[in-house]
Amino acid sequence: MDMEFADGKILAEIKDGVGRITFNQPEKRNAMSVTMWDGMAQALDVFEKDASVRCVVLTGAGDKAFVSGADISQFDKLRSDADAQREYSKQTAGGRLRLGTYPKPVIAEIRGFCMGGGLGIAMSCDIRIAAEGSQFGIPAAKLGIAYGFDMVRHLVDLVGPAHAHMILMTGERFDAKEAERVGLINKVVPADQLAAEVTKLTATLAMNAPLSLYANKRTVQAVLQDRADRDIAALNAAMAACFDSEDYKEGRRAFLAKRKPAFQGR
Ligand SMILES: C/C=C/C(=O)SCCNC(=O)CCNC(=O)[C@H](O)C(C)(C)COP(=O)(O)OP(=O)(O)OC[C@H]1O[C@@H](n2cnc3c(N)ncnc32)[C@H](O)[C@@H]1OP(=O)(O)O
Repeated sequence: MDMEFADGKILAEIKDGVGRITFNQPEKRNAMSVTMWDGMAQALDVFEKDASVRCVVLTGAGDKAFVSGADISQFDKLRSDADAQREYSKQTAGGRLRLGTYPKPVIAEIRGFCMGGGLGIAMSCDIRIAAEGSQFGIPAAKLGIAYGFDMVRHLVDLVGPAHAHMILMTGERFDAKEAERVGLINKVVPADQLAAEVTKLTATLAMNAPLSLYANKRTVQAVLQDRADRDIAALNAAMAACFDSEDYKEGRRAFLAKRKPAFQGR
């Protein structure tokens, strides 16, 4: 099933249990405009309601960029309009938070430039796989802006403060091998193997028990949260839902019968 949002700048499709969102503004290296954030949210809404979608992949159109960052051509309008600026920050932070709390795994499939707010999106995903030759960077200090708190937090969580300082202070680009070395991405693969690598990963996730994936994702997120913000009751409920599920019975039965389990997400 193919869908379009944000005047075609967000493409979405569902295939083989995977919901795929493509940032589609290649003439601007897939820079993220305000309407594209809305479009991504709409696509995520569709995928969330569809039980056939077991995981979500985010990627960029073409081979030049995942997302080159926020659409800088919209900055003047945002700067001159305080309400628009507030709304924009709320929208982008909310969009990233949604990826982190989304009830299905979210994978960033990265080709080409992944910069600024684009890297913020990738860091908000659960797993990042990149093609060799991809370029990363946070050029905020080259533009005279500050990088948002939630994105800095992701950065520090992933690479630690020493690499975070280097990345933020220099604003320089670095390649996928360096991104892998510092822990910013999970894996770098030759460009012509990226699609196959992501397909292998999504096939594995699609076979696993959805309630387990969700409970474990939530728990990882909670570990990274401030203690005061942790919703332990919700975590316990997510864990209990696993133990009470049909899928848990199926998992046990399948193990003992030496066959693959067929999970239903309930
Ligand atoms: C809180 C978060 C804030 C942010 O995210 S701020 C934005 C952070 N990102 C950046 O600063 C990156 C800006 N872009 C670049 O540095 C370069 O581009 C790239 C390295 C990504 C690609 O370079 P190359 O392949 O040589 O392409 P090209 O000729 O520079 O770009 C092609 C067209 O794309 C437009 N474009 C690229 N990135 C953005 C962007 N982020 N916002 C708006 N437009 C962008 C350009 O201007 C140009 O346009 P035309 O063809 O009309 O000259």
